[in-house]
Amino acid sequence: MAVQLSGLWLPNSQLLGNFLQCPRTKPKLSSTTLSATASLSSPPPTIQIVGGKTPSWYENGNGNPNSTLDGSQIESDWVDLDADLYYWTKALRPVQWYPGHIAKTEKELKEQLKLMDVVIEIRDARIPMSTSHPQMDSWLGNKKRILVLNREDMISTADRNAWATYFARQGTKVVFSNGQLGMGTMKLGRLAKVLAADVNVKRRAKGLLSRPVRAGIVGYPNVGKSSLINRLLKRRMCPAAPRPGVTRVLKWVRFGSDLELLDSPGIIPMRISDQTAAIKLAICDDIGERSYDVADVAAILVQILTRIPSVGIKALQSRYKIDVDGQCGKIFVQKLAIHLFNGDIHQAAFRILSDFRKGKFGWIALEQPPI
Ligand SMILES: Nc1nc2c(ncn2[C@@H]2O[C@H](COP(=O)(O)OP(=O)(O)OP(=O)(O)O)[C@@H](O)[C@H]2O)c(=O)[nH]1
Repeated sequence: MAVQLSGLWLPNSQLLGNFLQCPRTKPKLSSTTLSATASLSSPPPTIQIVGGKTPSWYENGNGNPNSTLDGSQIESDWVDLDADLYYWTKALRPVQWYPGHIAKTEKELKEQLKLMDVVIEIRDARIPMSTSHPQMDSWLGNKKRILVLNREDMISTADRNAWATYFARQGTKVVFSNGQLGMGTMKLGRLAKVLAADVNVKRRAKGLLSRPVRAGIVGYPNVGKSSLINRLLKRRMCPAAPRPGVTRVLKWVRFGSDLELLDSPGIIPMRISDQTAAIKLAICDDIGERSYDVADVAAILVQILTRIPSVGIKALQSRYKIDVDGQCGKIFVQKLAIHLFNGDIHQAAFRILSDFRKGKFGWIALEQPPI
């Protein structure tokens, strides 16, 4: 099956809506429009994309990564993908999730902030931007802060290096960690104590006794906050499970004689204005499942994966033994449903999401540092 890919800008939301719905008939293509034509009943169609820029990783024509890509080209391909993602998500029902316990947490966290000597903000290393709370800066003000990119095992070394360089350039302290195995936790504990050391210097100068340094652990749901604390403590002190919204109450726990950690429920904005971020949260399981349509999210994930150099169309085809007819994620999910799940689209969609989350397509970040 021939797949021809080129310019990836989708300037018209109407056409983009059609793109997600995978029209049976081929819409007219303008010089800057991408469209997919595919149907379950008709022979495998060929995507015709006219004009625009060919993503560099498709330049060898078969969807395989091109090992000689230069950095700036990859960066600009990511920009194109982000732009497409913006239009794909525009066609969908907005994803919003703000259960009662998050509203309560937000209020309590603001009160507890006064007690914190240092704040440890945990983000998901696969989506460091989308797991950055838009109000965090204003809440924290000048408070000492450590940024942690957890789930470091779920991204490639190249992704890790790219983010490390990006944050280093910004002068932001960043620790990479693995909440499942404990990598990075000791460093985190040490860093928190060093950063907040002046607290006890000041206390002693006033004739007061030293006290444990207090570090508040904050971040989006399911990014690994409780797991990191449990790993540091080497005990299961905080509830941790593979779904968002497990921690429901704020809880201070003691680590040795000189550090106290606050585990907190995941927080997320009341209104997620950036819907591309919301879809990435859904893909990475960092937002409640009831807030999104699993089939829509899986369809978008397929479209993303076909565009990621280390995955591409071939990886999807060989994993599920079905053809990727162009880039239409929705049709792919439908085909998988027929092929493996008796037509059950929800199960098929869930399988794709779950395979991604388990690293079956390799460990890949869904975000690259801004240029
Ligand atoms: N692969 C991998 N999994 C991790 C890592 N850290 C945590 N997990 C897993 O992610 C899931 C969620 O971890 P939690 O510690 O419950 O996340 P949380 O941020 O406390 O979640 P909330 O309760 O929603 O706030 C668990 O199944 C962990 O085992 C990591 O670094 N790598």
